[in-house]
Amino acid sequence: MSEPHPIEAAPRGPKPPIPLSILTGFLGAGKTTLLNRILKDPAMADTAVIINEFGEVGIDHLLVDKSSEGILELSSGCLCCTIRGDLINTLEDLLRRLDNGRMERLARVVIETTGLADPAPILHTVMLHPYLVLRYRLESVVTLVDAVNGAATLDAHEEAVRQAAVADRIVLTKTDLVDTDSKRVDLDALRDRLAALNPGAVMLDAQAGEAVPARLFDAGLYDPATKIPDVAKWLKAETYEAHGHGHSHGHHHHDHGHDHHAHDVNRHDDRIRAFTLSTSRPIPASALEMFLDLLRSAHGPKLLRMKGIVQIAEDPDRPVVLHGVQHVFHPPATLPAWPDADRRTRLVFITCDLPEGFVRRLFEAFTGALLPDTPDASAMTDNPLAISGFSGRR
Ligand SMILES: Nc1nc2c(ncn2[C@@H]2O[C@H](COP(=O)(O)OP(=O)(O)OP(=O)(O)O)[C@@H](O)[C@H]2O)c(=O)[nH]1
Repeated sequence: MSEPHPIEAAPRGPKPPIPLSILTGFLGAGKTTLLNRILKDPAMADTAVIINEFGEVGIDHLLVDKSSEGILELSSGCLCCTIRGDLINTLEDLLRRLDNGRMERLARVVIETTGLADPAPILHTVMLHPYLVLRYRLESVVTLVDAVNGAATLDAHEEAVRQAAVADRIVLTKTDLVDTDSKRVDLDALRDRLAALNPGAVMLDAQAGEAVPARLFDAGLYDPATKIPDVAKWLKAETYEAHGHGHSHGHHHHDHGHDHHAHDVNRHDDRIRAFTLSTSRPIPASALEMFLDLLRSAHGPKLLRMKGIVQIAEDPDRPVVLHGVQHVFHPPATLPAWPDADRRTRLVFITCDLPEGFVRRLFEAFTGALLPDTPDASAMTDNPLAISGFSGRR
């Protein structure tokens, strides 16, 4: 097997490590949006993107543009807990492909984490794995912070604080939605807070066109020593846990037969639930609009994240993509066609203190699959707070 090749031209020394970046940011901060944009940049050629999703049914891969070949989806589950092994396998597999010539070039790897990911274990994985550290070089942690929801998110979610604290680059998104003096004052306060949390990070404004590859990446070797002291502490805690102490995996399971999401309740709040609603029945635009209005107006703050792809009864060939982040619903986008053969409506929810059963019953009431004990849709929409305007397509 090992015949010598004395005239082999290529030097066999160690290959230069492949730069690796982590793209993080709380639920709905705009990670996928930013990725879609920068992947079109020639500077991102030969980039492999590893996408991780929180929720039972992966839909992010449907929403990320297919323009790039190198998109790899990790199985459902949260990167920071249950599927760290998957991440290692995926990174190793990339190296194998490169080494045996199935992949010609790999200029960079970007890992997009779920919005709820605690970045420490992910950093730990890529910084301390004995083999991966030889072949990959952690280059930058890019954290997106939503200019509208950012402050409330930092108040309520420790993961968001950690994401901001470990960043090399903090990218403010949605500054276009900051359109009043009082919102501008809030945004200034958010910038100050982020600067205090992470004085070393460069702050970029996505809407000002600052979030370009050259400014997002190439941050040099990641150095936890430049971060506030807590960061080093978190990373140390990971080392401890990785050796089998104090890391109990209490998994909660959902009640409808799926077990795709097994999650560590110690790492994330047990009040948080991720679930998917799906139906093959096309949904009338007005019913969808009422369902969303009711959910948002009555439960907005509990709705950490909603995203989905919907088959509208009036236009079943063109799916509508929805994004909600707390009380903010972004204008829905209509795709020219379904990304694949699966034309079911799929809505992924991440909620805090909002039980799956409640949202499910509401959805079923509006989409026609009425349960015996569910009030009908008209009774539920008799809500003076309802805000209309989901589609403008009625
Ligand atoms: N107005 C505005 N909307 C934005 C901006 N960035 C993202 N959005 C919208 O915010 C919503 C969520 O964006 P995504 O890119 O899906 O967010 P994400 O961080 O990938 O979400 P998760 O994967 O759920 O954590 C979408 O409707 C985007 O169109 C921005 O700078 N301005």
